[in-house]
Amino acid sequence: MTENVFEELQHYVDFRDEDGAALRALHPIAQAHFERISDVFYRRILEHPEARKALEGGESQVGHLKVTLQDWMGSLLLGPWDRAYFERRCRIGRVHVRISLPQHYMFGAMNLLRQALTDILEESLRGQPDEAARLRRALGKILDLELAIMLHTYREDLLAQAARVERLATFGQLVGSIGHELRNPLGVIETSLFILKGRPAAQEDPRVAKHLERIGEQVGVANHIVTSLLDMIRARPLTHAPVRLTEVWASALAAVAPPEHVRVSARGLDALPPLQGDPVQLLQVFVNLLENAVQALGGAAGEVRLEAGLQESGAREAWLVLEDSGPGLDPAIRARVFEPLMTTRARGLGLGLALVRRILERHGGGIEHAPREEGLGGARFVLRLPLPPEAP
Ligand code: HEM
Repeated sequence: MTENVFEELQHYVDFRDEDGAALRALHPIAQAHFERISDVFYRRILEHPEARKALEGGESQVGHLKVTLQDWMGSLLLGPWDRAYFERRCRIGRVHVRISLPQHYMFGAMNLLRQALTDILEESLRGQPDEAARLRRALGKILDLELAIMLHTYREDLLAQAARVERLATFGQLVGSIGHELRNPLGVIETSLFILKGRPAAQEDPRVAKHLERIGEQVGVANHIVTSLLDMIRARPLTHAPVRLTEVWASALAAVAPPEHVRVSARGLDALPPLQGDPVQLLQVFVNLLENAVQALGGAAGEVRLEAGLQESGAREAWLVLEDSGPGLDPAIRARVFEPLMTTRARGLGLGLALVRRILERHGGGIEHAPREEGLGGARFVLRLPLPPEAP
């Protein structure tokens, strides 16, 4: 946060030295209640079916967060409310942004803290209305400031996203022209390779044959990269045909050919009715997801599990959950995992999941990363795909 913003926010809530003094006077009164307040705070979150999804780390995470919230209340009332304080608060705000916590939860959460601390001071200063009013005013200001900082970090993130979109647009143009330019030389290499493979040297000398084979493989890899890049920037028209996902999954398994130490299972796909879609692009979805899952296991023995079923209420659609027993997604990229060029691997361009999302969305479906404590414990993706209306 720049100095300007920091000062502007302070000015906006009119936070002064006497407010600091009032907050310090509130600290000894409120401190004994911090533990109870943090219990109520996280109980409320856990009771809320949507908000609780943020607490994916389960009980141990909640235990840790309760302690951090108590520290947070301590520093809220003791200050000093200087630049370092605001920088720390910004960092906390960015933690919430990073885990994609919806901004609107912040209002309710801050209100709970406001109410709890106000109740304590009213109770303790009964009979001293002026003092209670002084502390209440200061508390109101600092909590407004906290909320403003939280919202500021969301705004920062939004601006960063807009800058990324712009970068991607430039990237798209660049990739489009480089991709097309690369197709020609790759085509020439392929033709020459075909001719060389028919020459006597390729039959007589096994080393020549081996190297020609290698060149062929690498041209294939390069072509695949160019195709993925071009797919990313231009939407290939969707074909519409009846598609059975169980067949698509079988083709994906055959294409990826997971090694023996990876146990792959699928449940519920057979029972799904056919949907209308593009079989080739849907195959790409499963190939990319399966490749990612296998790579996440990093050569270790493990499991990849796919489950599917029909949505019980609401829109007529199929859901699919694909999870693996790998280490799970790096928290630092969790929120951006579907963005192009987002990868933690040394190899690969980070287009796989971006393409998956693009294809599913063009089918009217979607995908989200929704890890859970139970299950295999690694990455877990939930996919949705609409189904055609039931025949009358
Ligand atoms: C006024 C509101 C809130 C305050 C003051 C607050 C405070 C904090 C603090 C101090 C941290 C630790 C940051 C760090 O690691 O440095 C944190 C992290 C976290 N908060 Fe909040 N929080 C608030 C609202 C919420 C809400 C509403 C939720 C969930 C619905 C939530 C979920 C989390 C989670 C999951 C983390 C840990 C993220 C991670 O490390 O991966 N917070 N919060």
